[in-house]
Amino acid sequence: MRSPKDFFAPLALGAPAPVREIPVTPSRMIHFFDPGNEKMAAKVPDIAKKVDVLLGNLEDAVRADRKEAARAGLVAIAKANDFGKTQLWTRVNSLDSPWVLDDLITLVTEIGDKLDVIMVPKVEGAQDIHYVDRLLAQLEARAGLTKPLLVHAILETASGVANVEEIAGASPRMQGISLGPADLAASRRMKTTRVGGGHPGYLVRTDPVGDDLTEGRTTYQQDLWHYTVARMVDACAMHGILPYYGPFGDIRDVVACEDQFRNAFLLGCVGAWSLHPVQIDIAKKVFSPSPSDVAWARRVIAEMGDGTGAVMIDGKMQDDASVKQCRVVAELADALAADDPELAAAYDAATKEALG
Ligand SMILES: CC(C)(COP(=O)(O)OP(=O)(O)OC[C@H]1O[C@@H](n2cnc3c(N)ncnc32)[C@H](O)[C@@H]1OP(=O)(O)O)[C@@H](O)C(=O)NCCC(=O)NCCSC(=O)C[C@](C)(O)C(=O)O
Ligand SMILES: [Mg+2]
Repeated sequence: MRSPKDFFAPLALGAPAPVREIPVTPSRMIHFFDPGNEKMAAKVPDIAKKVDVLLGNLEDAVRADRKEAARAGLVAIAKANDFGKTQLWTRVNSLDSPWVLDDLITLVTEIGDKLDVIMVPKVEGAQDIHYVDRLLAQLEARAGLTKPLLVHAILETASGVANVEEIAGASPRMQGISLGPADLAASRRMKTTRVGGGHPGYLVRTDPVGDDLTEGRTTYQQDLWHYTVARMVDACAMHGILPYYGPFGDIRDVVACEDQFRNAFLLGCVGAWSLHPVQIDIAKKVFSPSPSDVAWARRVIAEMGDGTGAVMIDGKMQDDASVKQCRVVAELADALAADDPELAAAYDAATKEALG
């Protein structure tokens, strides 16, 4: 482990100084596209206008014989476009693959100044982040970059989950972590074949009323991902980085997608992945707090004055802790509203009504 005193020192001569705080900009949806797929790539300039993050994916879902095309496509797209406030991320191939070294060398050298975050799949422990950390510093120095690239890990192996706290704190570059439910299910030998989401067989059942074990027993489906998401959220919060739910593979089931995203939002995640254009608005809706929740939060903050003591609002006790909960919601709303006049108007209208 590096000495805490050296933690914020660059890992190569001439590399930019690591950030002390992760920039918290809206990242409600990380929109995945295959930069080597011409149809998808053609849609990117338009999609960029409505997403917080665009991610050029080079790893799984890109065929082995299309890896070079995807890499070259991303370089071309990044050079040809200015996406304004929309961040540009990439997911490189896994560290044990034959492509990752060329992914990193090419992307940092060619478009390192356009990329914000590099997503690293199948991270097993801090050692994987340390490898990427040093290599990025060397490449940044050689490319003359002035802003350090940030790193995002996908939590998709059993050992990654076991080591999630050390992964979250492995480098000042660590920006966040996403759940990767498909690889994680395989790694753990779970028996779901779905990409994220629930499973009807994972349930609890009410007790029998009489002798008949089959009658009148309600079942409730449980969330397969609750434990992992909750652990990931704690690890991220502990290290000042951001947690994300990952992909929801049943593109057609927009209802269950919204539910899965909302569970993650309520547990502390800041965003999710959109794999298809239809999932963009779902993520936007879910990861922007509702106007009524924002109005309530602002009202509690207003009525709590200096934030200490206890008051009753509409029959509910508020105190020093609940005002902090309300600040989380209100601060997120302010950050999102700053770039979105429609959302700002909806929040202000609801607040006006709530405050009378
Ligand atoms: C699901 C698929 C195959 C359906 O693709 P489709 O063409 O069958 O769908 P469609 O409804 O017919 O598409 C309509 C139009 O939208 C376009 N389109 C469609 N999707 C996109 C997109 N994302 N961005 C931009 N444009 C898109 C598509 O090209 C088409 O264009 P057209 O009207 O001109 O013909 C397709 O949407 C797709 O490939 N999406 C990305 C998949 C992906 O990135 N997967 C990897 C992330 S999940 C993962 O890796 C797991 C994880 C974390 O690692 C772990 O849990 O382990
Ligand atoms: Mg995966």
